Amino acid sequence: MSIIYMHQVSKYFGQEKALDGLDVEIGSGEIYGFLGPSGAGKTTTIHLLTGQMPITDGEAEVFGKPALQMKRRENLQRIGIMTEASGLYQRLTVQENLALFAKLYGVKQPKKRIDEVLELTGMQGDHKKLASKLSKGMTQRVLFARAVLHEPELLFLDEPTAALDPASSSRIHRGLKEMRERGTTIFLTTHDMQEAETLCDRVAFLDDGRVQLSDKPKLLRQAYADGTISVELKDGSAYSLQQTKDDAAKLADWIGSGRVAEVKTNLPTLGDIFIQTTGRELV
Ligand SMILES: Nc1ncnc2c1ncn2[C@@H]1O[C@H](COP(=O)(O)OP(=O)(O)OP(=O)(O)O)[C@@H](O)[C@H]1O
Repeated sequence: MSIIYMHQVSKYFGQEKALDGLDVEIGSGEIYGFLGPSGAGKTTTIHLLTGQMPITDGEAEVFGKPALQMKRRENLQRIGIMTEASGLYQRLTVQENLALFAKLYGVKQPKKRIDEVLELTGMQGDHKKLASKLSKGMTQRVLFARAVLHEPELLFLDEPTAALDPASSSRIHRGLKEMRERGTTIFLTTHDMQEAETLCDRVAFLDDGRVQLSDKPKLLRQAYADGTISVELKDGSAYSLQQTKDDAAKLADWIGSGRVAEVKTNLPTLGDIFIQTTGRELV
């Protein structure tokens, strides 16, 4: 059974169409990356799937139930959400914020679990800090800790690493991979192509309110490869070769004379593929 199923979903805000026939299907234990330029409808999709607003048309189901039911308490328990709108209680400390949430969600052994998520996000040393005194990146880490505190089956993350330094990002990535191992399904939006390539099992390109392309990052990159290869010679010079007879002969000659240091197939980045398929930059 699909954990998330969207078929021909449209969403209007007044006269403005934000989503236009969106099709998305996500299986259990997948990390699914939703990529698209600003205003493409990524956050709106999360809002629809978490029952925070109704769809205008089509079908949207989560755990086999209409997405709008996700706001019910028994369903909310099963999902974790981190969006820009998620806020912390500014007058409480990090620890108090997490404890409050743990209580709300009936987390068993809250102290132990809070310690785990503090460690996961590298916030152990800062648990006594007031939320109002946190940096942007720290706030983001606490919001992440809070989203995963009750060990949800399904996690929605809106640009989870946007304000983070590389070390914190890779810590979060490790955490997400561990969660996937335990069967958690993860729906995330990102502008970070590296994140999409290394973390996501599948990515979808959103543009004009619908999915334009969706597949495993590696398969997309291979499918859109232009057939050129990069060759580095031992003297440090580098060349890009086409699939032509002349270039093949040149390469054979270099290999024959022992001059080749490295040969690599040139693969486009996901950003390149996005531009190629939509004519737009992915920013
Ligand atoms: N509550 C709302 N009322 C009116 N219009 C909205 C509302 N929420 C979103 N929109 C519009 O819907 C479109 C999609 O917005 P959305 O926030 O989903 O984009 P996004 O892909 O998440 O962008 P970003 O990467 O900048 O966060 C935009 O044109 C936006 O102005």
